[in-house]
Amino acid sequence: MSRKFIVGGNFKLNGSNEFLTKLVEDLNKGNLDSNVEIVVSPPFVYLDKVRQSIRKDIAVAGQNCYLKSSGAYTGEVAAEMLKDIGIEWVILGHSERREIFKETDEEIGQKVAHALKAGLKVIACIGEKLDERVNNKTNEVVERQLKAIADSVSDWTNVVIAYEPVWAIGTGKVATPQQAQEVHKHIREWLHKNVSPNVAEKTRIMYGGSVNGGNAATLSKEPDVDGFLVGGASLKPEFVTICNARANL
Ligand SMILES: O=C(CO)COP(=O)(O)O
Repeated sequence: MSRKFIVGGNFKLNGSNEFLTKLVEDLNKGNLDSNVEIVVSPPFVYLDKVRQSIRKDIAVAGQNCYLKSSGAYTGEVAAEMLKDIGIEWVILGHSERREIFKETDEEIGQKVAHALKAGLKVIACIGEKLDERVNNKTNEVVERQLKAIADSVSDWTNVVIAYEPVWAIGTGKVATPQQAQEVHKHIREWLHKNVSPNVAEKTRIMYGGSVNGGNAATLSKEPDVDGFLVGGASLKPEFVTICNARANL
C-alpha cells in the first residue's frame, strides 16, 4: 500500500509579520505536487494569520500544545484552542522541547493523548542524540520514545511519526539515506510487533534533520521515508523543491 508523502515546515522561533506574509505569498504561487500533504508550522502568534492567508491545500500546525484544556498554566496553549482557530495539526515531542524545555517521555505521551482527543492530528517526534548513536543506543532510545507515544494512542489514523536524529538537526549533517532508512525500518518493525501490522503499514514516518533542496530527492527514494520535517530550509524558496522531491512536475 502507498502512504501519502507528507512534508512539514517547522519554522521554530523564526518569522515576523513581514517575513511570513512574503513566505505565504510565495507558497501560494508555488507549483506544488498535489500528491503531497504539506503542513507549515509558524510560531503561535502567527498561526491565525497564516491559516487565514495560506492556500487551502496547505495545512497549519502548532509547534507544541499543553496537556490540559484550560486553567492556571501561564504561558501555555491548549490543543482545544488550536482547534478553535482552525488549526489541524500539532508537532509534539520535538527534540528542542525535550532538551531545552525538559519535556519528558511521559509528558509527551500525555500531550499526544490530549491533542488527539481534542481532534488534532499529531506529528510526534523521536530521535537519538549523537552520543547515543555513537554508543549504539539509537534503537533503544527510539523504542523508548516511541513506546511512550504508542501507549497514548489508540487510533493511529491521525498520527505521523517524525524521526529526527538530534545530531542532524540544524547542523548541516544530514543522515545518509541508508541511515535514515535503517531507523525508519526499525520503527516500522517496532510498530508491527508492538501495535499491529496494519498500523505499521499505514503510519507515515517523516525524516527530519538538515533536509534541503539538494538532498531531499535521494532521501525520498527510501522505501520507509514517507516525508520530511524541515527546519531551516522551510523558511527558504527551496522548501518547494523539498515538497516536490518525489514528483515529476
Ligand atoms: O528540527 C527540525 C525540524 O523539526 C530540522 O531542523 P533543520 O532542518 O533546520 O535541521
